[in-house]
Amino acid sequence: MKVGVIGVGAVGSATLLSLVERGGMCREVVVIDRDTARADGVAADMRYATPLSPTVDVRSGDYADLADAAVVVITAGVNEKAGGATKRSDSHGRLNLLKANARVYADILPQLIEAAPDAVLMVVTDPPDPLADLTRHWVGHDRVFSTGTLIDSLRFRVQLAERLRVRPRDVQALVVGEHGTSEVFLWSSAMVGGLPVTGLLEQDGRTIEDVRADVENDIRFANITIIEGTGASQYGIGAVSARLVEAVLRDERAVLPVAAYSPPYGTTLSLTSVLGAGGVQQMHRPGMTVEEERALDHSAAILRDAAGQAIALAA
Ligand SMILES: NC(=O)c1ccc[n+]([C@@H]2O[C@H](COP(=O)([O-])OP(=O)(O)OC[C@H]3O[C@@H](n4cnc5c(N)ncnc54)[C@H](O)[C@@H]3O)[C@@H](O)[C@H]2O)c1
Repeated sequence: MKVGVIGVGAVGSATLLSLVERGGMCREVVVIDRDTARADGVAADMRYATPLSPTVDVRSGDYADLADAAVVVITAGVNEKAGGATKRSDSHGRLNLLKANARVYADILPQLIEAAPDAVLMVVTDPPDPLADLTRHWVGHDRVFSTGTLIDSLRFRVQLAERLRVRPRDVQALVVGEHGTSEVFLWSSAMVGGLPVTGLLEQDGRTIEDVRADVENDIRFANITIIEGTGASQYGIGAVSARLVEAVLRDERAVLPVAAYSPPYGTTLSLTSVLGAGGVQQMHRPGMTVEEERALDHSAAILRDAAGQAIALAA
């Protein structure tokens, strides 16, 4: 199985490292970057680590080398730091990168669809949900999804686990909607070992309202906190991207909050999605309170508008 990674800056390199380290899921990885010297350098660096992993060939290439790729991961584009999207007070957040990155996608997509018409396409570039909508519009098929709110849901689990003094793996909690400032935290269905988080907090003499603002703020702006330290958020999303490639290649039917086009919402957003061969196979609305449903409708409206803009910008 062949996997392509387009864009090997901070996120693409971390994705490549996780793909190789996770091991065994693909036989070949081709990396492409507008900066061909960078693609050559990253591929060479990783190639020398492959004897430590299950057999995988890593090489740089051009679009023609994506022929027969099963999955192509797109991380190319401007990041939050370079694109001036690092102000916590700016409610547009990652949507500020839409204009620049819709243009990057207008460059990439015609070449990609010609080279790999049958591949599943995974969008990582920010803002991922409207760019996935743009990609779906451009390539004319539904094998397109974005990493969506899986990274935010993992962050939610880590934050809850810390406050409840349990391991994050045992927390079930979802963030849905936009991977961005309008994302919706589903506190009502957050559970630990079958027990609602609300009840566990109450046993500690706390309510959700005591922790909600801190938890949501930490997660909504986790990218900015990371960027303030390192310049780019990369390792978490690299691990997420490799895990999602694995779920597709193995037709796992894994239930994960990733984003695909939802006809009822008329846009690409994260719900409870089933990921396997061909990309997202099913999407379900998780159980929500009336307030959570309203917040999700609001997030969907923002994404519909952004997707329309992305399609117009890339035309
Ligand atoms: N979905 C998520 O959760 C998530 C998380 C972190 C970062 N991101 C986003 O991922 C993207 C990449 O971030 P980064 O930190 O790796 O940026 P980066 O600047 O380190 O790397 C971007 C790479 O894209 C390449 N590139 C740009 N235009 C190209 C084109 N037309 N064709 C081929 N390659 C091209 C550049 O040469 C560069 O190597 C950004 O949009 C960032 O905001 C998304």
